[in-house]
Amino acid sequence: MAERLSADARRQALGGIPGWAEVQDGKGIGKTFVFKDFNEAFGFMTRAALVAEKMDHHPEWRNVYKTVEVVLSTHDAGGVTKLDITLATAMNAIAKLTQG
Ligand SMILES: C[C@H](O)[C@H](O)[C@H]1CNC2=NC(N)=NC(=O)C2=N1
Repeated sequence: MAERLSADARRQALGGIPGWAEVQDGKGIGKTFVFKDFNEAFGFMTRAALVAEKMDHHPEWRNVYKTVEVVLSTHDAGGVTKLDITLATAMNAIAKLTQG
Protein backbone atom coordinates (compact mmCIF):
# COMPACT_ATOMS: atom_id res chain seq x y z
CA MET A 1 0.00 0.00 0.00
CA ALA A 2 1.24 3.52 -0.77
CA GLU A 3 2.11 5.62 2.26
CA ARG A 4 0.46 8.88 3.14
CA LEU A 5 2.65 11.87 2.30
CA SER A 6 3.66 14.29 5.05
CA ALA A 7 2.24 17.80 4.81
CA ASP A 8 5.61 19.03 3.56
CA ALA A 9 5.95 16.33 0.92
CA ARG A 10 2.36 16.95 -0.17
CA ARG A 11 2.89 20.67 -0.59
CA GLN A 12 6.14 20.17 -2.44
CA ALA A 13 4.47 17.72 -4.83
CA LEU A 14 1.56 20.12 -5.35
CA GLY A 15 4.07 22.76 -6.47
CA GLY A 16 4.78 20.58 -9.52
CA ILE A 17 1.18 20.07 -10.65
CA PRO A 18 -0.46 23.36 -11.65
CA GLY A 19 -4.03 23.97 -10.51
CA TRP A 20 -4.14 21.31 -7.81
CA ALA A 21 -4.66 22.29 -4.17
CA GLU A 22 -5.28 20.64 -0.85
CA VAL A 23 -8.91 19.95 0.00
CA GLN A 24 -10.69 18.38 2.95
CA ASP A 25 -8.07 19.46 5.49
CA GLY A 26 -5.21 17.98 3.48
CA LYS A 27 -6.90 14.58 3.23
CA GLY A 28 -7.20 15.04 -0.55
CA ILE A 29 -6.14 17.15 -3.50
CA GLY A 30 -8.54 18.79 -5.91
CA LYS A 31 -8.78 20.68 -9.16
CA THR A 32 -11.61 22.07 -11.27
CA PHE A 33 -11.03 21.62 -14.99
CA VAL A 34 -13.01 23.80 -17.39
CA PHE A 35 -13.17 22.75 -21.04
CA LYS A 36 -14.61 24.27 -24.21
CA ASP A 37 -17.76 22.21 -24.13
CA PHE A 38 -19.25 18.94 -22.88
CA ASN A 39 -17.58 16.94 -25.64
CA GLU A 40 -14.11 18.00 -24.46
CA ALA A 41 -15.01 17.51 -20.81
CA PHE A 42 -16.29 14.00 -21.43
CA GLY A 43 -13.33 13.18 -23.68
CA PHE A 44 -11.07 14.14 -20.78
CA MET A 45 -13.04 11.94 -18.39
CA THR A 46 -12.93 8.99 -20.78
CA ARG A 47 -9.15 9.18 -21.17
CA ALA A 48 -8.60 9.77 -17.46
CA ALA A 49 -10.87 6.84 -16.59
CA LEU A 50 -8.70 4.47 -18.64
CA VAL A 51 -5.55 5.62 -16.83
CA ALA A 52 -7.30 5.42 -13.44
CA GLU A 53 -8.51 1.89 -14.08
CA LYS A 54 -5.04 0.81 -15.16
CA MET A 55 -3.62 2.29 -11.93
CA ASP A 56 -6.46 0.82 -9.85
CA HIS A 57 -6.73 4.30 -8.41
CA HIS A 58 -9.97 6.15 -9.08
CA PRO A 59 -11.05 9.76 -8.95
CA GLU A 60 -13.98 11.24 -7.11
CA TRP A 61 -15.41 13.60 -9.69
CA ARG A 62 -18.40 15.57 -10.80
CA ASN A 63 -19.20 16.81 -14.27
CA VAL A 64 -21.57 19.64 -15.10
CA TYR A 65 -21.58 20.53 -18.81
CA LYS A 66 -17.98 21.63 -19.53
CA THR A 67 -16.68 21.58 -15.96
CA VAL A 68 -15.12 18.59 -14.21
CA GLU A 69 -14.42 18.86 -10.47
CA VAL A 70 -11.93 16.25 -9.30
CA VAL A 71 -10.86 15.14 -5.82
CA LEU A 72 -8.12 12.55 -5.36
CA SER A 73 -7.25 10.70 -2.17
CA THR A 74 -6.10 7.26 -1.12
CA HIS A 75 -8.80 5.81 1.09
CA ASP A 76 -6.71 2.94 2.41
CA ALA A 77 -4.00 5.36 3.55
CA GLY A 78 -6.41 7.99 4.90
CA GLY A 79 -4.89 10.81 2.88
CA VAL A 80 -2.74 11.77 -0.07
CA THR A 81 -0.13 9.37 -1.44
CA LYS A 82 2.11 9.37 -4.47
CA LEU A 83 -0.67 7.56 -6.33
CA ASP A 84 -2.75 10.74 -6.12
CA ILE A 85 0.17 12.84 -7.30
CA THR A 86 0.76 10.46 -10.23
CA LEU A 87 -2.90 10.50 -11.27
CA ALA A 88 -3.12 14.30 -10.89
CA THR A 89 -0.03 14.67 -13.09
CA ALA A 90 -1.56 12.36 -15.69
CA MET A 91 -4.84 14.30 -15.59
CA ASN A 92 -3.04 17.57 -16.27
CA ALA A 93 -1.31 15.99 -19.29
CA ILE A 94 -4.60 14.50 -20.54
CA ALA A 95 -6.37 17.87 -20.15
CA LYS A 96 -3.67 19.50 -22.27
CA LEU A 97 -4.08 16.88 -25.00
CA THR A 98 -7.87 17.07 -24.83
CA GLN A 99 -7.79 20.83 -25.22
CA GLY A 100 -5.60 20.51 -28.29
C1 LIG B 1 -9.40 -2.93 -3.88
C2 LIG B 1 -8.91 -1.71 -4.60
O1 LIG B 1 -7.58 -1.88 -5.01
C3 LIG B 1 -9.00 -0.49 -3.74
O2 LIG B 1 -10.29 -0.33 -3.22
C4 LIG B 1 -8.58 0.76 -4.48
C5 LIG B 1 -9.47 1.09 -5.66
N1 LIG B 1 -9.37 2.48 -6.06
C6 LIG B 1 -9.00 3.43 -5.20
N2 LIG B 1 -9.02 4.70 -5.56
C7 LIG B 1 -8.68 5.67 -4.74
N3 LIG B 1 -8.73 6.95 -5.15
N4 LIG B 1 -8.29 5.40 -3.49
C8 LIG B 1 -8.21 4.14 -3.03
O3 LIG B 1 -7.82 3.92 -1.87
C9 LIG B 1 -8.57 3.09 -3.91
N5 LIG B 1 -8.48 1.82 -3.54
